[in-house]
Amino acid sequence: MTPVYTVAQMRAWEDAAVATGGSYAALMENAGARAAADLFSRFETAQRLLVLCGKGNNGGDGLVLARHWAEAGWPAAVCLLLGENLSPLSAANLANLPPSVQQLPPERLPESDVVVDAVFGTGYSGELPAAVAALMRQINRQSGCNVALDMPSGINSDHGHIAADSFCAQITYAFQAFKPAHKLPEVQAYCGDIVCLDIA
Ligand SMILES: NC(=O)C1=CN([C@@H]2O[C@H](COP(=O)(O)OP(=O)(O)OC[C@H]3O[C@@H](n4cnc5c(N)ncnc54)[C@H](O)[C@@H]3O)[C@@H](O)[C@H]2O)[C@@H](O)CC1
Ligand SMILES: [K+]
Repeated sequence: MTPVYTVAQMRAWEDAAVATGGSYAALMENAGARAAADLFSRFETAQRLLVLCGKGNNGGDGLVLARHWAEAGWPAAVCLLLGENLSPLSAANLANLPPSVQQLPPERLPESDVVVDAVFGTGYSGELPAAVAALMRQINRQSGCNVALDMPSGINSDHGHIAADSFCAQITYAFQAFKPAHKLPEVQAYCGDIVCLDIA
């Protein structure tokens, strides 16, 4: 059975995976690559991807996903919603993006078939910054396929507080384990299908 891990338990699992020969970079690679692979299996033709990234490692997962999308020859764009001061692992994945991936400012986002929310994951708590909330409000009204990595941005992974204008997904990829919030019916309404991906 898929386990349910709090944020602290998830960090302990990651640390143990690294202590036994893994690396944080490999965990991030697996998260983004396996989310991309699941998405590829859902579509028969190329889809236009937009990845919204924050500054933390959730954004790094999104950058890995964008790289795999572009390497498959499908169009991909990324937007660094909270600036370019990224976590070291995310910065490495930004530097690794192929030139075909467009990097766009939030005020110039293209029409897309699939929008991936990689703004906040397990490191999030509180309320959404006003600019993020405004963008989520706009995206939640659009008709494309909305995908959240680990947790829809705006939702606290441990206790499930739902901030105003939280991202509303059709698919949420939970990494390695469900988080307590995934089990709450009011949060499930924001997650859509919750698919747990092994990232070891
Ligand atoms: N740690 C690891 O090795 C791995 C982490 N993974 C991914 O990393 C995520 C966790 O990454 P992080 O711990 O970097 O956290 P996040 O990427 O969820 O976000 C952390 C950032 O958001 C900021 N923040 C939090 N609440 C905020 C608020 N209300 N308003 C504005 N800023 C806010 C924090 O100050 C921090 O800069 C997971 O959900 C998962 O997607 C995966 O890549 C697998 C490996
Ligand atoms: K997210």
